[in-house]
Amino acid sequence: MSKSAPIIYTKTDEAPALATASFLPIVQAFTKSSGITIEPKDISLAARILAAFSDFLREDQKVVDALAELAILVNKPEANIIKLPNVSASIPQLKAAIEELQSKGYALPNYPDEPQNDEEKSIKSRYEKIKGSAVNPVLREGNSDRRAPKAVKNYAKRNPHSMGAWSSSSKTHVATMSHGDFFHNEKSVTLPEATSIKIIHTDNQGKTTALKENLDLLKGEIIDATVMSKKALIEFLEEQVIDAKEKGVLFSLHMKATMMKVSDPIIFGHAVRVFFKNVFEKHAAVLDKIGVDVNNGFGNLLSQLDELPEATRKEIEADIETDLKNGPALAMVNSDKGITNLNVPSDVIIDASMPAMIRTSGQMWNADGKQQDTKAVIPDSSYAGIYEATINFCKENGAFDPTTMGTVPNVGLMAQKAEEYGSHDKTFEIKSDGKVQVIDTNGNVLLEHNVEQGDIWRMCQAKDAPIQNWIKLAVDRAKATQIPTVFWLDKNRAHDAELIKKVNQYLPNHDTSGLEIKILSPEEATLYTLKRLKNGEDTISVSGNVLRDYLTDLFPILEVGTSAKMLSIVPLMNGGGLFETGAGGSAPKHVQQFLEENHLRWDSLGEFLALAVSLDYYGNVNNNEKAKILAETLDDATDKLLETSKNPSRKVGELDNRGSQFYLTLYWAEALASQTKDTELQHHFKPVAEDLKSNESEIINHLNEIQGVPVNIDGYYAPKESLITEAMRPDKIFNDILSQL
Ligand SMILES: NC(=O)C1=CN([C@@H]2O[C@H](COP(=O)(O)OP(=O)(O)OC[C@H]3O[C@@H](n4cnc5c(N)ncnc54)[C@H](OP(=O)(O)O)[C@@H]3O)[C@@H](O)[C@H]2O)C=CC1
Ligand SMILES: O=C(O)CCC(=O)C(=O)O
Ligand SMILES: [Mg+2]
Repeated sequence: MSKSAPIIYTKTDEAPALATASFLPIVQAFTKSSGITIEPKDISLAARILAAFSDFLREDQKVVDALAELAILVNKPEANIIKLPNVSASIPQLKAAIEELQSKGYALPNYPDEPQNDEEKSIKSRYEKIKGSAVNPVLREGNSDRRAPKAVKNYAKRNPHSMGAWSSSSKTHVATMSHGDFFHNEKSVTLPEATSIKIIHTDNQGKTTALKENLDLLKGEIIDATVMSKKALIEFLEEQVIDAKEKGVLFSLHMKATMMKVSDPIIFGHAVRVFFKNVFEKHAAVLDKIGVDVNNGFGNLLSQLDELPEATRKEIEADIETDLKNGPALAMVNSDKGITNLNVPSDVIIDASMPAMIRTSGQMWNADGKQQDTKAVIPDSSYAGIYEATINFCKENGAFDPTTMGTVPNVGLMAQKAEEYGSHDKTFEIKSDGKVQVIDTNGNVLLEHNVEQGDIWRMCQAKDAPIQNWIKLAVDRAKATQIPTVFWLDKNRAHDAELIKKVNQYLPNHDTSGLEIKILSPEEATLYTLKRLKNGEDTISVSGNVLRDYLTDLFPILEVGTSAKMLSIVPLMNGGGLFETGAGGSAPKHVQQFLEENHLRWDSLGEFLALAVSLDYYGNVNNNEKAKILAETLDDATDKLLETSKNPSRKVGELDNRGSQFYLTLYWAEALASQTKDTELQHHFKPVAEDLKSNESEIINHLNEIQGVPVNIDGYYAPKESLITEAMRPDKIFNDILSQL
């Protein structure tokens, strides 16, 4: 047998990284005898920082740039990558990670907020590449197929998660802009030929500045550009603050400052300044002098107050209190610690935060730690309507019932940095009034906007090949499932209108006979889908990149309680496979609980599901029958894990991630020992299955008994490996059994 390419298993951050410390050795033990190599690649935030600043480090501290290696691999047919969620760092997180690494002896430069010279500028630009969502867009060289496997749906039907009741008198609502935002200002064209463009700003005196040059575009590519008016945004935010106060609801802001790392922090900053208007008006000079930048959240102001003379600090603190008292109540992230929705832009991320609110009766937490109706401020109106429609639906019909509701799989356009999620290098905060134009090599103006100082202008791209691939994937899924399939596209929106032309052009290339395929605007699609969902009927959503992200948290969270239980496949355009584990994030709250009481409530179901598809894919590509059997038996083990409710509990002293992984291991070994297709595997796993079974209660008792005390892993972003291993693999009997393999 010639040596096959390995399966790559990413090491990431926070809860998934902890879970990996326990699960990866299990996977390596189980696959070894079948000639499969599972190769870890560290793409954690800490590793990415170290890789980017190698030249600052001692020889023995240098690490390889694993993300750069994977960026090459994803374009090769042999790619087989299991991708766990990673931190998309906001600036406060990035700074915390740098500080932790510095304290561990890495001579990294500080993050220069306001670079003073060329060297600092270069350091900042190196950090910018690590900031925000810097991993997923690089690896996602394919479109996205996310769905809840049948076993997961069935489990939720038998064991429904809690669903907060909805009242028709709920005051919760979405507030979004009616003019001047990205949605209303969008313009779009499809390129008839390949070209190269530049983006030029011209001020009112006629002075031109190139914002971007030499951007090559392909034939058939859709480009769009739009602008968020600063004036309109501030006016809107001011109205919402007043309205929230009048209605007696919490004020909450829902953005994607991690993924939309250029535009959304700017919008976040405006919201903070509007909310704390008096503080910023009265103390503008002082706050400016100490370099307060609330694009990184209100927490940035709080953390810098210490630099001020006591009298000034006290005065500002008093004014903050006044603004808080006079304004509407703010939604809280952690009311015990006084952390508000406006403190850190990465604490409330729209894809997870809106569904969590909808699942909780449309309420968020107030300063007293009590639930309260909420105004959800989502400034840009491109997608806010889907949440508004969902909230209205819940007010009319009550909460969804997980025991009877249907399911909504998603096929998402994602490849090659499609749409808004690839727009960061073409997003600009406008320096002066004038116009911005997109101009091709022949001097044709393709798109143009009048702009004012402070506006946010951006351009997005969606290439033809990924779009064709996305349409094919949608038809494939519709055929495989025979479920009605809806393209969520708005003919009244410039970009979507171009995309609809392509859907109409390329759909006839496929045999769609007998399939129900529609195109509906996001609001119409929401209503159509929700009605069916309530009736227990399934509907495939086919969406652009942002809605892919939003819908694959919204529906899973309502249907199965968390998007961690999703199967999340990215068939890569050049032939390989990227298997994401779940559709959610890295669950910082889980780490907090783990450190406090040695209980990790992270559910590794997403990892189990992804590994099974990865092994099956490996088996097919490499003609490795053993890999296919490992995949089948792993799926059987996962089904049994669900049937026997061996997922982690949320409570200390009960089964946690480690115990749940023990059961997966036991069931997997038993399934391998009882299959008869491959006797070698059968004999190999029989003694292991027996040993695991006979030691089950001892191992589980031990894993439960050690809980209830704090754990030290020496760090957050770069914890000490040996301490993580000790914490995540604490049971000697279990470890010894695995080492027999
Ligand atoms: N694919 C990726 O790489 C993604 C990365 N992220 C990153 O993750 C971080 C956190 O993002 P956030 O928006 O808070 O979203 P998360 O998905 O991490 O968390 C939201 C909540 O979902 C629940 N949850 C998520 N995963 C699991 C799991 N495996 N088992 C059990 N419960 C789970 C938890 O609920 P509870 O606390 O009630 O248990 C958690 O608090 C950010 O840095 C973000 O950028 C976010 C999305 C995707
Ligand atoms: O990459 C990120 O920052 C988040 C990704 C995400 O939320 C998703 O793909 O669902
Ligand atoms: Mg998401």
